[in-house]
Amino acid sequence: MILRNGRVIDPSSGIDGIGDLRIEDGRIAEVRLGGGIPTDGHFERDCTGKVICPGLIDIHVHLREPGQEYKEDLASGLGSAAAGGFTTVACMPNTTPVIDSAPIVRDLIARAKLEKGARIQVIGALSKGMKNTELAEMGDLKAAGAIAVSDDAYQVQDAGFMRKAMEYAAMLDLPVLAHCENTSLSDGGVMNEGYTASVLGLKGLPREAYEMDVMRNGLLAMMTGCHLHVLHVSTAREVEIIRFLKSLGAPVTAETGPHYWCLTDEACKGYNTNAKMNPPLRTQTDCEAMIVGLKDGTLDCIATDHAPHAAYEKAQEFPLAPFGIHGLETSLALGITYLVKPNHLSLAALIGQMSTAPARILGLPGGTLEPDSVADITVFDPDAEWVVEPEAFVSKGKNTPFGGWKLTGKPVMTIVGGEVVFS
Ligand SMILES: NC(=O)N[C@@H](CC(=O)O)C(=O)O
Repeated sequence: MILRNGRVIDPSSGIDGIGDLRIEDGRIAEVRLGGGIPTDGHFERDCTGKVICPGLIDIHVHLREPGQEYKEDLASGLGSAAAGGFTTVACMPNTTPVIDSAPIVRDLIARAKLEKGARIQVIGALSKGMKNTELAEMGDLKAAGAIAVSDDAYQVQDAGFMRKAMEYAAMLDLPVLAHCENTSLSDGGVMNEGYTASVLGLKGLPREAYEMDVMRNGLLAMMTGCHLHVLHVSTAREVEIIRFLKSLGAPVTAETGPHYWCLTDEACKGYNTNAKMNPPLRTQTDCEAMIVGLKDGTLDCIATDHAPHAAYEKAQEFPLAPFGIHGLETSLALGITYLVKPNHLSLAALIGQMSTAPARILGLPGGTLEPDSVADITVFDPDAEWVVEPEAFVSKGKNTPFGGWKLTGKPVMTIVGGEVVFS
């Protein structure tokens, strides 16, 4: 297939220009700026006015299989990813049962191949049952295809246990994706601790509970040599701490998600449970710090923490509703609308943090248009204006705070291994 006359942007090689891209046998055969690749009987797709870039990669999603299929399943989750322009997503292990053994990893990988959508990468659990008392068999998990391990949602509280887990993961060259939260301090809060929480009469989640564990886990990463990836950074001081840890040479990478630069805790007013997630929305100062962190590279990539929940679960009163929001089908547009259009990031930088960087962080294929690379490609319209309609999401998870928002930027075609999985 030939993608014709699009704006080819490849952060891995610095390419940014109008041209053609030819796909052969599932791989990228040629990129020719200025165009002119002969048709030679290929299928052609006119990409005039569109951007052609390496397939987007989201290294932090919850696909809810096994055991929580009422929230999302492989078909809806991988389809949602493709509709959002993603060609690979890495799924978290906080499922039922937890993804803590090789058979579950193998089953997910095998069944994902049967779905028309993004590729799956599986993140295993740090501990059996995510109970943080007994290490999971990380060697088996890796042999079965797991590409990292995580404590997301059941964060490790004991520094000694986290040290052991990191030593073991480091031995196996598995990154540890950590949800940094000291729960003795966050202590069952339901939104950011601050003025709005007081007005709403809701128990707060103090920022310090997260910041102290970023520091703890960063020090453990230096101690053990384990690659620590800090999940869902939400506060300005977390960015400062990560900047400090990096200055000490700590093997640390970090991500933030669109809600942390687009929304503050005021979105919780009216007890809006679609604005409830963990870590919680913070303040305008924190939003600005996320943008600075992305601009200067302290924050290495963008990840959505796509956390679908059933409507009836979110219909409960605020303290009882589960944490988490939909992320996959709004992420690219929220980046274009609130990072690129206001000139915080170039389009190439945004694509870098949504594709090239995530691939690099977890050592995944993709994130590049270099010839002979896998033909995982996203084509999007950078100027398309649309209104977010949650009911139109491919995902089962309609739990978004962005319903009704007018955004710019929309995926038009997602290609995985040379096959069009969304158009
Ligand atoms: N991030 C979220 O707000 N929710 C996540 C996991 C979690 O609760 O940390 C989920 O799995 O729903």
